[in-house]
Amino acid sequence: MPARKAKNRVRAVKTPRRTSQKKPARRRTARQPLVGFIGAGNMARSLAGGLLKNGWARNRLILADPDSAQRSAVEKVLKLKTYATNNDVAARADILVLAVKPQVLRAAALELTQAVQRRRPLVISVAAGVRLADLERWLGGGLPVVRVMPNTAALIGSGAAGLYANPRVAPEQRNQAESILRSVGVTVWLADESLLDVVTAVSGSGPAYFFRVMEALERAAIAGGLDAATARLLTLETAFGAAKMALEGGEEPAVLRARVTSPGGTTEQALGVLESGGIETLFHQAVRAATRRARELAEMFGKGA
Ligand SMILES: NC(=O)C1=CN([C@@H]2O[C@H](COP(=O)(O)OP(=O)(O)OC[C@H]3O[C@@H](n4cnc5c(N)ncnc54)[C@H](OP(=O)(O)O)[C@@H]3O)[C@@H](O)[C@H]2O)C=CC1
Ligand SMILES: O=C(O)[C@@H]1CCC=N1
Repeated sequence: MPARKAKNRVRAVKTPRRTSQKKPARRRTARQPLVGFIGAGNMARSLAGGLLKNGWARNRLILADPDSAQRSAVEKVLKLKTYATNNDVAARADILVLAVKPQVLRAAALELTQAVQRRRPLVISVAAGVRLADLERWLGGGLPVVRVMPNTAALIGSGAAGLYANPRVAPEQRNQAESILRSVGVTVWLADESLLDVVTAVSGSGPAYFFRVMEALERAAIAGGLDAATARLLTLETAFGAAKMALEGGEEPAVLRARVTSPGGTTEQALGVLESGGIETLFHQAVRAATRRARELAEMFGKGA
């Protein structure tokens, strides 16, 4: 298994070093770029919350959302500054994260065109499906844009994100985008933009698949006679233990599975049921369906000048 990328502390924008003959050169902490989120929903909150937990300065994160309930939740829970107007964030942000649903991305981007053409931030879109070419066009062209597919586990620093940049993204900006995402989980740069749709289907939506398995196992445990609290504890700790073993032990999941499966034992019976229920085919179909949906979203919401 490839080694996990070591987590980096967030890298701030480098400021030019000044020297003075009178004063000895003092080490300065470079100011973190101001990261502004357009949309303050699930994904923006997971990323902003994860960044905060990883040492990002509270005054270097701002969010915009027209929904006052979302803004209040962010202000109350994360204690971050929010704005009702997207342009108030776009006028200030060094890095602008577009975290609205694909359905509203075009309208939101068109509204930001003047502000981003004036300020020229690094733009990061986390929207499923919507292509770089469409986004660039809506924003007025010529901007550095990175498409990222993160997941909500960013909130606890265990996210997994795929990234793809347009050619206008300078190496330093690539590092900035990667540093932000890496401070809340692992990152993978993709060779082809279309692979982001597969990443969306695997790790973007993926937490939901594992939660669904947990729900099913927990209910089966209760049906078998365990009380709800015990069923939950055993289910969650088992999921956690299995993921930790697979990540840290350096052995293939199939090898780890074989070690649990005593010949003629209990696991063999359970796995037999899952196999005859078509677990492998089901996951292939699920990932294909989600990938297809990402492509449909691009078709449906990526059109228009
Ligand atoms: N949730 C996830 O696990 C992941 C989501 N993503 C992507 O992240 C993006 C956001 O998803 P998610 O956070 O789940 O969605 P949410 O609906 O939770 O958040 C989107 C937020 O944007 C607000 N909003 C709507 N219109 C605008 C606008 N014009 N300007 C600013 N804000 C607006 C919404 O308000 P209101 O509720 O009033 O509409 C809502 O608060 C999507 O594109 C999705 O594909 C990517 C990876 C994982
Ligand atoms: O379900 C969705 O469309 C978004 C993208 C990946 C996870 N949530």
